[in-house]
Amino acid sequence: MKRGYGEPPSSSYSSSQLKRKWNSFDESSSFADESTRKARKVADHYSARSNQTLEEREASPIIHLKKLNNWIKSVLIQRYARRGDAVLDLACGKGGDLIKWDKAQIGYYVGVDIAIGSIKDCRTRYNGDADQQQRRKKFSFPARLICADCYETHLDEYLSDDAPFDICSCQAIILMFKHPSLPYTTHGQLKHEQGEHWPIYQPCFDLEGTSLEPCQMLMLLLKSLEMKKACGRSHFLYFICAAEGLTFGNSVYWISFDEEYAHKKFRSSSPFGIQYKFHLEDAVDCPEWIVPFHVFKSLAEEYDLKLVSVKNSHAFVDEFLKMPEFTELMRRLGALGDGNQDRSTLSQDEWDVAYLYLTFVLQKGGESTTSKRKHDNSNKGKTCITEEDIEILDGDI
Ligand SMILES: C[S@@+](CC[C@H](N)C(=O)[O-])C[C@H]1O[C@@H](n2cnc3c(N)ncnc32)[C@H](O)[C@@H]1O
Repeated sequence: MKRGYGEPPSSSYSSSQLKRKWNSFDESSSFADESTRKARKVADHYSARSNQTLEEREASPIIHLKKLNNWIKSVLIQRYARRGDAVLDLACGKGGDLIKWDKAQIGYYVGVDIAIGSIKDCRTRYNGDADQQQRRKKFSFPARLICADCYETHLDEYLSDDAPFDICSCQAIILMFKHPSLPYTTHGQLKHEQGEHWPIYQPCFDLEGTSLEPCQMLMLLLKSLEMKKACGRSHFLYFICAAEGLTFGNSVYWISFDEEYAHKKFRSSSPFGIQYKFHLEDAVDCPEWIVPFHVFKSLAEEYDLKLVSVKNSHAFVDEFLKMPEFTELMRRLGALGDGNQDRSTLSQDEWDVAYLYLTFVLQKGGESTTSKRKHDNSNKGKTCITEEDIEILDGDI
């Protein structure tokens, strides 16, 4: 394995009206119930995660992996964000990327997350009173914070007054493929029910993000189960395994598939809803869903979003660590030590987890839209967000 060196749109809706208006599913259906239950589980998990002190953070068993992930996100943002950009941060969490966006001098920020606890922390961080130890200047861009399930809420309609956005960042694509009832072959249905958000953010739209690499995960699954044979065709993936068990991992993570997948067949005719449980020490303990990347890519293409880059984290490090500006950034973030006295670096197990992550960039029309960008971000968002300013699109979550 390779290793590197060492004012929201005027709206008078109440929360429950919003819920009725923007939530895309009929809540009486068992499908919606199940979906909501899973979403709530994820929301509860992230909401319950408290802010760590610097000392607690440094003591994390995956501190170097966290720093590496921050470096990867910073590189992506530095490469693709432009001064004045309007940014939609789907699954923004506690606003861990706010500083990165600020450095890129963006013009406007909308953060959406399902976990109300995280959105509140994001608000505190945005307002500049997040951590006592590192009190920072206020951010230079206005913002808006929304608590919603971004995969089941009509954000396209809700945010239409804010469109177009220049960049959508989503670090949670793994939570997008959870609906088992959306067969890939019924494109019309998909467009209607699942992909509808995307086109509204025209004409300038880049989407960047990271997701767990499904192929790598499947390969690991195959490896850990000592598969005898694995073969794939474009429309049908068929895996035969010899060993018992559906769990694999190392000292910092484990992934577990249910008995439902004991047959190890993942049909391309039903690529949604392939659930596994992902546990990452000091970070994640949630259900997630495989993202068959070719499906994701085809879906994106239907919306004129072309995949311009897709890299697993190892390849990403390999490519960008050579660039002096990013070498220096890595040194400062310290994922691989500081190159001098600090020789601490990623453990092999952390590096192996990094291998599971995939970074991708989609671009509208497949070309840079930088020159076409024109925005009026004035009168958008606020520069100091009160708790009442947080927009809640689903009061239940
Ligand atoms: C791995 S964290 C990423 C947080 C942030 N983007 C970052 O990089 O620091 C994943 C986030 O996705 C959020 N999330 C999960 N499911 C979601 C959904 N359906 N809609 C909106 N946010 C969701 C979680 O609450 C959590 O904050």
